Amino acid sequence: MVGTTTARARSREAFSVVNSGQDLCPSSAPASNAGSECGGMEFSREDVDALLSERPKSKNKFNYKERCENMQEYIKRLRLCIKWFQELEDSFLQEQERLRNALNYVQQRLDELEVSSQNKEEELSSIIVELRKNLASAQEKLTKEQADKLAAVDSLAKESEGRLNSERLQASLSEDLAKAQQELSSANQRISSINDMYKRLQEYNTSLQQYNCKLQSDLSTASESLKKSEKDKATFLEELSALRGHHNSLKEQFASVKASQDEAMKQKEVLSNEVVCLRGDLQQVRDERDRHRGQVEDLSAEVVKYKEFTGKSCSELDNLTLKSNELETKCLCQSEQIKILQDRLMVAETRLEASDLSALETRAESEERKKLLSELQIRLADAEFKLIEGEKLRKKLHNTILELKGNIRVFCRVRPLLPDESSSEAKVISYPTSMEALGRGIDLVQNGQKYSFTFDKVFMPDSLQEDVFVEISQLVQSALDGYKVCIFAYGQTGSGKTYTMMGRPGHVDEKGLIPRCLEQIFQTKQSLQSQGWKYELQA
Ligand SMILES: Nc1ncnc2c1ncn2[C@@H]1O[C@H](COP(=O)(O)OP(=O)(O)OP(=O)(O)O)[C@@H](O)[C@H]1O
Repeated sequence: MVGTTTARARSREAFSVVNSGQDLCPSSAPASNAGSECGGMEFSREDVDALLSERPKSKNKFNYKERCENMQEYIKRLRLCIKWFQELEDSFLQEQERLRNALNYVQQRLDELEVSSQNKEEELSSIIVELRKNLASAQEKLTKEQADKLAAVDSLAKESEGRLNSERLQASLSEDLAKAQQELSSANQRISSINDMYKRLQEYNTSLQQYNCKLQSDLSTASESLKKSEKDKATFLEELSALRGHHNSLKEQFASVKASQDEAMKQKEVLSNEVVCLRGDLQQVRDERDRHRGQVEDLSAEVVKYKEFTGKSCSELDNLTLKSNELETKCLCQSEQIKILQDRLMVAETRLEASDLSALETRAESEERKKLLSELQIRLADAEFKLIEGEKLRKKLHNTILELKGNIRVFCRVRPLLPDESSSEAKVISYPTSMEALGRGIDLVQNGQKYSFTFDKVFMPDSLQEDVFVEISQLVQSALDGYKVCIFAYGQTGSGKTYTMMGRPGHVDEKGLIPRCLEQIFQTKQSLQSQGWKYELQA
């Protein structure tokens, strides 16, 4: 067994002690051999080899006693060595056992550790994988963060700018805040006023609802007034046609007056021309008379001359006298003619004045007629305007009423029982008499179960074709006013569709809706033609 260097040094020291024949049980024995029979001594290999190769030395070869003692000493030491070795071996065995146990324990621990290390390794590898993933994600994050950082740096720069701006903004905002607070207070005031308004609106709403109820009641009165206005319209139209007739007669009168005026004017012109001619004649006669007077004067002067100068004969004088007399008679004649002409002129002038007066009168009359005509034209235009406005209002009212009644309206007509139908069938149908269903409701009974239906109007079996048409004619009027209207009949076989739409052939009183509608259309077409309306019909 080879010991450690420190053990060897110690055993050498112990052996030297043994060899030096001192105390064989040194105090410095190994702990393992403490309390052993060899007294805690330790032997190294060299010690054992030295012990084995030791040869007992005796000064006297034949001193057996000494040799025997030496041998005993030697054997003692050998025994001690052997014991030490045995103890050592035991201790080594124990140590080995202990070490083996420890080794096993360590091995176990090692296995455990290995398993745990494997587990740990697996864990670690998974952790590493995870970490790698984390690393990758972290790297990604890092790159992102770097990008973010860059962006953050940019944004920081922007932020600093923004901060400056925001500071400025804050200043303006504080101003705005003050303004907003003011506005808030004013808004609060407005809200309170709006609340007041809301209350008022609610009140208004209730009043509107009341008004709506009133309007509905008014609607019925309006429909009555509409009928009345339609009657008025008819009378108005009559009046208008009478006015038109009057207007035409006035026109004719005006034309005849104008013609007579033209004639008078022509007469006046003729008379004035005559007067001018007469005046010219008169002037001529006057000129002639003046000329003749001059001649008479000349002749009388000549007679005087002749009388004075007596150179001429009496016959010549007589001739001259005769001439003078002739001339005088001529002059007289002409003066008479002048008188006559003057009288005629006077008459013509009086006639001219009279014709002037009559012309003035006819002019004044024609002016009056013109005024009357223009007044009538204005009244006619006004009446036509009123008529158009009335027509528009009527259309509006009519169609508003129809809209209020409903754009889609369903009427139900129950025909009377036919001779071959049993009277028990009539008991199936009854008509409710409650306020809201009166004239609109119908109750049917089947297997003791009552089924109630409500329509816009229910026509009972005794209703006439005329009654149905009264409802339909409003829709025809609507179509004539330019609205699109569709009327159709729907019902089971034998329920009375053909009867309602076409009527009974050969019975004028029972003509159906289609002929009645056509009559209404053609009548309206004709009556509105005078108002300038033109209808084109296509089938
Ligand atoms: N209101 C009424 N008053 C009197 N007789 C009526 C009335 N309604 C329908 N009738 C009569 O009932 C019968 C059947 O009516 P109608 O032919 O109009 O029915 P319909 O619904 O047109 O039938 P289908 O779908 O087979 O053509 C006819 O003889 C008709 O004269």
